Amino acid sequence: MLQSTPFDQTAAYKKLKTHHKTISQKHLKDLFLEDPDRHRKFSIRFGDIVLDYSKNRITTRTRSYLIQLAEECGLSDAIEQMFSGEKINATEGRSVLHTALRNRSNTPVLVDGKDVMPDVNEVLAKMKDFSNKVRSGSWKGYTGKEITDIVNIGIGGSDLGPVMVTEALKSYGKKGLNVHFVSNVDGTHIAETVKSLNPETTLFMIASKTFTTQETMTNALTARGWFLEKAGEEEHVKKHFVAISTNRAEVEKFGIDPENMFGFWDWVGGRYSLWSAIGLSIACFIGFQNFEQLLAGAHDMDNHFKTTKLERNIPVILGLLGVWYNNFFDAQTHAILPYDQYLHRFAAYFQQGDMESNGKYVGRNGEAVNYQTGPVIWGEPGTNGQHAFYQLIHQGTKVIPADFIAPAVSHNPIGEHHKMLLSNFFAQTEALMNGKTYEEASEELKKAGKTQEEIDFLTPFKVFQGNKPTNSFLVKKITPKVLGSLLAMYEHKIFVQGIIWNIFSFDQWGVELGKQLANKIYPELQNDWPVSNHDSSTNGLINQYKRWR
Ligand SMILES: O=P(O)(O)OC[C@H]1O[C@@](O)(CO)[C@@H](O)[C@@H]1O
Repeated sequence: MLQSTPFDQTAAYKKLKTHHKTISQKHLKDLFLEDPDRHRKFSIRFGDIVLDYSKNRITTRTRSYLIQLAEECGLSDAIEQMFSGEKINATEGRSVLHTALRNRSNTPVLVDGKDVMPDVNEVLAKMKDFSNKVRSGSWKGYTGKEITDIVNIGIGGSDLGPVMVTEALKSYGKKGLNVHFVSNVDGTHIAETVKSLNPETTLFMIASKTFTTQETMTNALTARGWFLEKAGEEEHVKKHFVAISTNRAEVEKFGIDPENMFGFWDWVGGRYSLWSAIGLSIACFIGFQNFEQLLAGAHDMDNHFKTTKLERNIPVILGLLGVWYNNFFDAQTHAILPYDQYLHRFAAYFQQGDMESNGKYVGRNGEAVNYQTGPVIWGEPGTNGQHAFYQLIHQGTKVIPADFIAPAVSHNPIGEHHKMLLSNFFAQTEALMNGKTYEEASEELKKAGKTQEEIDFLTPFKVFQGNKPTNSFLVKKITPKVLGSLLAMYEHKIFVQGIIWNIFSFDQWGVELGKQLANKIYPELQNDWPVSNHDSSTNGLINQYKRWR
C-alpha cells in the first residue's frame, strides 16, 4: 500500500514545480487566445453530465505532468486495491467497499475470502420491503394509523447523506410522507422536531454505525420517552422504532427488536454510508426504485473510475486539479457552488466527506508530512453565494478553486427563473476567468459621466484581476441517477487526493480527543462546585457556566 516515492519527491513533482513558474505568469485569457479549442480539449462527457475544466490554469503539458504524478504515486494500483477489498483502511484493519453497496453488476466482492454481495442484496431486499410498506400505508402505528412522519436520528455520516439526498431529490418525495432529521445533542434539535408530530404516526430511525455515539443515543432515548409518554406501553415501541447499525448487541440493549434492525458492515465508512441501510429514510421518502437509480448512477461512476484511462478519468482529473491548486498555488479551500436550491446541503455533505477523509497531517509511513493535505470545503447554492462571498472570490487575495454545478432542466420551470439562474451560472465563471481591465473599468466610468478625478479615484476599485480557476458541471437534470454519479465522483476525487498525499483517507482518529475530554467534563457539570483541574480558561468558562445556569 505504501507509495514507493512520497509525492513531493517524484520526478513529476519537480517538473510541476518548474512548470508552475511558467503557468503562474499566464492569464487564463491568454490560454484561451493561444488555444481557442480549450473547451473541447478540457471537457469530458459522462452520460447526462458534462465537465468543462477548461477554465483552469493548466495546459495540456500541465495535465500530462499531473497524470505522471498520479502514475508515480501508484494511483492505478491503489484504485484496484480498493475495489478488490484489500484492507486499505490500515489503521482500522478494514476494507473500503462503499462501492459494493451499489455494485449493480452483482459480480462477487470478496472480504476475507467471502463474497459480500449476498448480504448486501439481503439488506437491500429488506429495505425495499420496509419502504414499500411505509409508503403504501401497510406499516401501521400502534393505533392502526399510517406513518406520516419519519424522524432519522443520527449524526455525521448517519445524518448528512440522508439530509442532503432527501433535499436534493425533494421533488421525488411522496406527498403526505415527511422526513425530519435530528442530529445535534442540543435539546433544541429534537424539541423543535417533535413539537408538531403525532406519536401515533411517527416512525423513528435510529441511525448509527457504532450505536454508541453520545448525541444519537441521547436523542434516541429522548425520542423513546416522548413516544411512550403518549403510547404508554413498551410493546408499541417496535411499531415506531427501527435501528440502522453494524452493532446488533447495542441495538438489542437499547430495546429495539432485531427484526427491526437494518444492518451494514465495518467496511462501510460512516461518511460513505448513504448507499447502505443508512439510506433507509431516503428509500422511504423517494421510493425504493428511485433509491436504486441513485445506486445505479454511483455504480456507473465507479465503473468509469475503475476502467477509464487517467487523462479521461473525471475523479482523477478533479483530484489532480485540486492538488495543483492546493500544493502549487497555496489554495487552502475549495468551494462547491451548486446553482440548484435543492442542492443546498451538497457542500455541507462534502465537508465531512472530504475534510474527515483528508484532514490528516500524518502520512501512511507514520511521519508528519511536510506539505499541504486536505482543503477546507465550503459553499452555498447560487445565486445566494453571489450576494454573500463572491466579493472575496472575485477581488480577494486568495485563490479559491470553485466547482460550479447546474442543471439544464429545472424541476420547477416557473417563468424566467431558470434562465436567470443559468445566466448567472454561465456569467460567473466567465467573469472569474476574464475579469475586467483598468481600461475597461475606466471607460465604463467615463460613459457613466464621471469626472476625470472621479474616474482616477474609482477605477482601481472596479478592476477585476480575473484568472480565477473554476470547474463547470452542466447536468441535464438532477435525477436520482445523476445525483448518484455526482456523489460517487466526489468520493473518488477524495480517494485520488488521499493517494497522492500518501495519507489514510478512511479513518478519523481526529474526532476522538474532543469526545474523550467531553466525557471527562460531563460528570463535572453534575454539581455546582467550582472546578480547578483544567487550564485557567477551561476552569474559568466552566465555573462561569455554573454561576449562570
Ligand atoms: O454512525 P455513528 O457510529 O453514530 O458515527 C457518527 C459519526 O461520528 C463520527 O464522527 C465518527 O465518530 C463520524 O465519522 C461518523 O459518521
